[in-house]
Amino acid sequence: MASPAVSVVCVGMAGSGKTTFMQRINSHLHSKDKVPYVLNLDPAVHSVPFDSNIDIRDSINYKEVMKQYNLGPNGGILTSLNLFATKVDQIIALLEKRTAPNPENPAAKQIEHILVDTPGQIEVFVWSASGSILLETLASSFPTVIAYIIDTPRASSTSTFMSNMLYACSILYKTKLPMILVFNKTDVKDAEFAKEWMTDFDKFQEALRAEEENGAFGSEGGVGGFGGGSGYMGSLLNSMSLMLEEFYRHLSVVGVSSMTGDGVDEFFEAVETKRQEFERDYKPELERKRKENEASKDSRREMELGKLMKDMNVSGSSRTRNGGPDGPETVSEAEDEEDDIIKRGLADGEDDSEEEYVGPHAGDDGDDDGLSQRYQQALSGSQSAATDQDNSFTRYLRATAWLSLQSLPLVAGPGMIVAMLLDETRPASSIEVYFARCLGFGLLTIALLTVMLTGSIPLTATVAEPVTTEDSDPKAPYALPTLMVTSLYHSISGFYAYTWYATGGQGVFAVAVAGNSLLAFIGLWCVLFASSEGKISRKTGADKRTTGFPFSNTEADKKHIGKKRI
Ligand SMILES: Nc1nc2c(ncn2[C@@H]2O[C@H](COP(=O)(O)OP(=O)(O)OP(=O)(O)O)[C@@H](O)[C@H]2O)c(=O)[nH]1
Repeated sequence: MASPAVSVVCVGMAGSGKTTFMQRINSHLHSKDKVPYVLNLDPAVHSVPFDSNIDIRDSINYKEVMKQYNLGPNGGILTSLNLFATKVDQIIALLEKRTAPNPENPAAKQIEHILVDTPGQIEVFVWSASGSILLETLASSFPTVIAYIIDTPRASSTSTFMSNMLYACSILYKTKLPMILVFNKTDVKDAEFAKEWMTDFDKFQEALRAEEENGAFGSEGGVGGFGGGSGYMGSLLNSMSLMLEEFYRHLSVVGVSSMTGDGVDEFFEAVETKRQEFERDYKPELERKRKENEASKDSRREMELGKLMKDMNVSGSSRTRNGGPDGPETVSEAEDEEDDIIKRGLADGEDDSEEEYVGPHAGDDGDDDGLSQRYQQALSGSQSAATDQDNSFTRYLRATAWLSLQSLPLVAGPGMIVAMLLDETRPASSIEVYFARCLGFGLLTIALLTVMLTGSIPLTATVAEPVTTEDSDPKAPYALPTLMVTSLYHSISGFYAYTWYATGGQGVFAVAVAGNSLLAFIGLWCVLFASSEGKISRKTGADKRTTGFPFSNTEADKKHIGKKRI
């Protein structure tokens, strides 16, 4: 059996080159015909230079979250991640589905790699509850490897190198996942020095001494340091490097240039080594976690919510900022906001679409209660998502039942129907009976087609899943059009019945108006809010009630996405 896809989570300090590295390994895998599955978890990134299959920005508008809850830039990223983490089960289900072998086409290439880009603010991901939830859940389903990206030119002095190593050590300790140290930008500075320092303590001491002698201690590349290497700092660095020896032993180290592509092959060799290590050393723990998760889904959700809320309380301090809670922090942000206000003013009311990103209760106050409610809703929403889709059969059945109800008296007792509609008392003529029965058969046929075309009734044994309106569903092309056409049919029928009622005043037409209008409204409501497209993001499974037609706001989102550098 083919091994499951390995997920590579790229973390690193701001500017270390995570995104460029992601782009490089993504294109490398494409060139090897091993198309990866890509996730972008950075809500504040302006644009990503690669196609991502799941993008946090598709479901969360980071700027809107900041505004809604009066948060600063980091609080905004954290809250966006927290909101996204509430959908983790759906994301993992989607990943499992996409990376599993296709039983109908066993020859099809299986996805071998899941690549994950994380926010530039490393601490927001690594130290937040949502980061842990996302990582833990990912690791409980797939072999997961952390790629810690280091800006090599910036790590060339002993002190910056040591700071980076300590940070990497803390991440390893926090995530408890296999780690690869990726010394990036080797086209600017070769990473050999770092490998030497990690394997040979004497070499590190030598470099430390050289920096002390040159008065370059604490500088990058040995230039312009502050000359404080002697005494306390020097001996501290010495003992730290000794202490880290054990840590170094558990790491794979590769030098890479994301610009030129050097070292990418070695990186994937390291990924394979770490994947095996994961399977060997982490698998038992993984199995235990998976069982635990299944057994305690509800209590786990409670715990996760608690963690998320605690996170928010801690980050609450970022809520009051210069110039009031909504005040911009940088010139570019101020310009952006001004831009937004102008656009909103012009579009007055048209931009309702943005509310989608902060949930169905966007009108809630931007306080902790509102946020707690939002998390609760998001959590329960993700639990009930499958049922919403499963309900499609019932939706269509209602329309079918109504049509059948109308057709039965027309077929079974056409004489009675005609007599009810006649002003005079006489038996129905044969032509009237003929047309009444024709109409009855016509309605029955439409009723049957309505159900068949939605795909709600499995016609072959291979259709094991309930119908959805997802693109991947072979029945999808029929579901929405069928719903639209039947809604239109009920609207027209309702209107026609109304004209009869208005002119003749017969009660039976009033019933027809009510029945048809009700079904037309149900149909319209389903088209707008209840289709998979309108409610659940196809990529993330996130709640997107107003992104479907006619509220589609993909473009508005693109315009209002926050800047990467905050
Ligand atoms: N010379 C060189 N420059 C690189 C390399 N990788 C990235 N860079 C540059 O480093 C800068 C930062 O790269 P990004 O990929 O945006 O870094 P990041 O870690 O995603 O940044 P944040 O998301 O803001 O944390 C850009 O100017 C890149 O062009 C490399 O291998 N060589």
